[in-house]
Amino acid sequence: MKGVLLVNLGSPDSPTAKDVKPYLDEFLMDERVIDVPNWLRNILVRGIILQTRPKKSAEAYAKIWWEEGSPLIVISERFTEKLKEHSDMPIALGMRYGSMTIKNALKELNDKGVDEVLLVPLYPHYAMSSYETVVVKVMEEQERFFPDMKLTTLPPFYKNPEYIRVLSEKIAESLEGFDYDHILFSYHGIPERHIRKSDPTRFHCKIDGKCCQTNSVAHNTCYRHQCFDTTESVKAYLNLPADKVSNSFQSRLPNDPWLKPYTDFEFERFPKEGIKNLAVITPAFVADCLETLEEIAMEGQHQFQEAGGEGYKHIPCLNESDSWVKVMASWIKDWQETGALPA
Ligand SMILES: C=CC1=C(C)c2cc3[nH]c(cc4nc(cc5[nH]c(cc1n2)c(C)c5CCC(=O)O)C(CCC(=O)O)=C4C)c(C)c3C=C
Ligand SMILES: [Fe+2]
Repeated sequence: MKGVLLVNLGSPDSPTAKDVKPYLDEFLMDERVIDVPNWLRNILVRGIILQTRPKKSAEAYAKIWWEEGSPLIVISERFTEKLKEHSDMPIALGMRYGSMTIKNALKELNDKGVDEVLLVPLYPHYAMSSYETVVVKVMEEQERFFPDMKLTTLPPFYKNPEYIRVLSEKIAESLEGFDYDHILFSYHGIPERHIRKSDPTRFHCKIDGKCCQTNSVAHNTCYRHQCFDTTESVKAYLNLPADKVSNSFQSRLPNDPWLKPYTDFEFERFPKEGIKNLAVITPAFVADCLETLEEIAMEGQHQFQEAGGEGYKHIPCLNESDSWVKVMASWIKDWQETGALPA
């Protein structure tokens, strides 16, 4: 029987340093997130980052935590429940990090007699620290615990016309009545090194002005290209003026160069350039989470207005909106009936 496994990033069990620490440990000890030799990752993560970050992160989580739990988890659960209403296949939800494990989600499917799984990483874009680590982890768990299961993976859907349509409609609906000067597409950042590492040609990605616009097989695994492509597709769909739209990258750690421009620098710069009313969309995330609700909706507004900005609007993620659920339902139905995956 066919079934579906949805996977998102995961959250700590509670917004306390005690629960944030093991979550961050699992997250940052992932070799696809902090991609240095194991001994060095141990020193960086356990010797340095985990000494102070859990407390700081827990304070941030406490600001956005809901009565039912972490927004990322709650929204992903609501999305899963709604998706089940559109499908007769078993559907399970797992998280890459934290206590809602991938192994348990695979077991749930296995117990229902599923032997053919469509893995849906809940990320529109390919990055080794998001999409790839989910795929690798699911394959490891499947091979180890459920060797007879067959796995198929949904490709990154960053330019799928139906995804672009629902994202664009969400933006248009959220912008109604807001007289914006500019729309910032703020994507989660990654170290520039990850872009080079994910380039199978080993020479295409130069992280300059042109490589992302020059056709290449490297784009199949290039996060930067895929983010820019999403923005261009939305811009075309909504017919947005080119000079009112730009990209940036948020949530960097203070190591290495990360993808630029940095979102927080843009919040400082925009008011000085005459941008007083700003809308911010975060399309790297399909569900609102710490990085959208705290960093963009709260801190971002504060930084922008401190720098002289006035009107500010964070556009929510697709979350469990009916239109997005319907798009996902149509993708999994196509796979169920014909084996086809969305282009
Ligand atoms: C778009 C998907 C994501 C990519 C790519 C990504 C890369 C990445 N992240 C970190 C470090 C942290 N990210 C944190 C939170 C977080 N990251 C994503 C998504 C991507 N990360 C989400 C959805 C969330 C929120 C989770 C939630 O519970 O709401 C955190 C934890 C919070 C904090 O302390 O800031 C860290 C740390 C790195 C290093 C990285 C790429 C190398
Ligand atoms: Fe992250």
